[in-house]
Amino acid sequence: MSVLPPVRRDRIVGELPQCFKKEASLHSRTSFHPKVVSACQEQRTGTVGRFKISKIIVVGDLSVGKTCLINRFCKNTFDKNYKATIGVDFEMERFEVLGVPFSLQLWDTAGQERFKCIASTYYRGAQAIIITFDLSNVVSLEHTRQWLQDALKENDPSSVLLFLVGAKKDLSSPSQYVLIEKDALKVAKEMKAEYWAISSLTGENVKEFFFRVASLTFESSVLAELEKRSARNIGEVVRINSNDSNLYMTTKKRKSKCCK
Ligand SMILES: Nc1nc2c(ncn2[C@@H]2O[C@H](COP(=O)(O)OP(=O)(O)OP(=O)(O)O)[C@@H](O)[C@H]2O)c(=O)[nH]1
Ligand SMILES: [Mg+2]
Repeated sequence: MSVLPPVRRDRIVGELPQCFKKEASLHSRTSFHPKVVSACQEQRTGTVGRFKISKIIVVGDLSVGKTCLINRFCKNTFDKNYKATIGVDFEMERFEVLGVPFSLQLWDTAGQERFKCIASTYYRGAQAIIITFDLSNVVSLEHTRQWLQDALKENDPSSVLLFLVGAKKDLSSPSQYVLIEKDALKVAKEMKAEYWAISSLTGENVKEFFFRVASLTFESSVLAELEKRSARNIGEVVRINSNDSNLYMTTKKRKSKCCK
């Protein structure tokens, strides 16, 4: 029996949410991977949905809007006063993706230099990294490469999903936005990250962004689980085959014994 309350109705994902910009997205498919869809239908998702909690870390310069982004999504609140995050903080969000419960642990890390060494001890084991910058501050975009490099020291670059998020969209005029978006798309492509622009003040794209993060993280977790299982099955076949030959040998041996 589950002790957890049911997943909120507004956290249910039935279809793959679309990317923000096609030229800087993690994949161009418009729906979930067919193997993932059938695994969910047949309840073959293994640890995903039962025990697994996916860790997501949010990094970036001080005051770019990391805490506000998480608070807008998780609590639907916005605080205009800046309160620096000291070390780290985290929020849990429960989703249901293709009928399977799926939890995200969102780690909000400190951007201030003096807290960075505490925060970086929590980078390990992330399934996705959200590198955040302020759309009204080009220097914070330049610093994103360094943030990524630091976060990747503690994670496997080949399996972690990357998102580059420009925050405070409401602060830039359309003409300013066009300019910074050009640079941001370049950085995102270089990093192999998916690019998003959001505003925690107005809420623009916040829910869409986290639904995309949850869905892509879920999809990659299920694919990894299926791969693990098929590797285990191959191992099982080899083991059965080797047992077969042992059995054959034993029978033969027994036979010869009995003929003596
Ligand atoms: N106009 C506007 N202001 C924002 C937005 N997001 C955050 N802010 C403001 O920017 C300041 C910093 O926001 P935080 O979310 O605390 O920044 P942070 O990245 O968590 O900072 P550290 O914890 O020090 O790393 C606060 O005063 C927020 O109100 C936004 O979307 N629009
Ligand atoms: Mg903060």
